[in-house]
Amino acid sequence: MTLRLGTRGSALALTQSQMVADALTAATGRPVELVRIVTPGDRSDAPVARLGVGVFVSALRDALLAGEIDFAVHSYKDLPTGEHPGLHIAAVPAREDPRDALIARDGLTLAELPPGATVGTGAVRRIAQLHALGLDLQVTPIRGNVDSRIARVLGPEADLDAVVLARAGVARLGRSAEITETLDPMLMLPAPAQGALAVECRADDTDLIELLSALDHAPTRAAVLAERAMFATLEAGCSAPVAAHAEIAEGDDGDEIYLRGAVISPDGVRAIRLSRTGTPAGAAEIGKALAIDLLDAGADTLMGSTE
Ligand SMILES: NCc1[nH]cc(CCC(=O)O)c1CC(=O)O
Repeated sequence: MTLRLGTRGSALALTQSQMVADALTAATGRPVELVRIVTPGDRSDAPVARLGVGVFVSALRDALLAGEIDFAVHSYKDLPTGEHPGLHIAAVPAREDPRDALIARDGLTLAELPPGATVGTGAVRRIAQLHALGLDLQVTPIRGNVDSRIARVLGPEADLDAVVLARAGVARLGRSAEITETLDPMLMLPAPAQGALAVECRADDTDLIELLSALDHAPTRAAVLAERAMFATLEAGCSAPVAAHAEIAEGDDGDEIYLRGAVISPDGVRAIRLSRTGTPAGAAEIGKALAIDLLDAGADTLMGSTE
């Protein structure tokens, strides 16, 4: 029987969903059809910060719970932290490059942008880290899909010197050649789970969970678990921008996880950066412990604790 994969209608969502559909068919022989779901986030022009991260996700989850679709593919970083009752993340496929990317006019890098250059991004995490560089950049809030953001720099009506985007989204849309600098995590630590996908289905759909597990990539799952555990623990105690990046490397005694985290004041003037290592099996505990380290170091004072 053909499986129904629910997807948003954006070019990025369609591309990601088609990639997962093709991988599933290749691994299991099961045909997959894409079912388009319109989310309130697609209909609104309001800033994502006001709509909340869940807007792109809840319409897909409603369709899943209503049985209109069998599974959904989300950009993992857009998922709210915490388990959703009745649903299960059955696979976390191998992650794309999690770093952020700069697309600037005339092939410029961050260091080559002149003082006062306009750089577009909507994410508080990127805004804070751009300010932290001390380059006198004019950070301009933007939103919209990946193509329209790139058009703000390279399109016929370009009005910005540069934009910062997730490299993964640009790559999936086949536009990596337009990236003028991939930002080192030393300058721009990525968002928790950036570049990763979550393949979700109903928690009681055991046959499908078994089928989808063919797409799971254990190192990516562990890295994302660590990053999001850190994020979830910080959310409770601190409302300042948060960044996280975990890497899995082969050590002498098996695999090691190396998690870096940062909390930055929105104006970029103060930042706390810390890291922890451990085994992938302890990913969630490492994330939680790093969040507590960050809070102990004063993360909550970077913006004031949540009201
Ligand atoms: N916030 C929107 C969003 N959600 C997922 C991606 C693509 C990258 C990814 O899968 O992490 C993007 C675009 C961006 O941040 O530039």
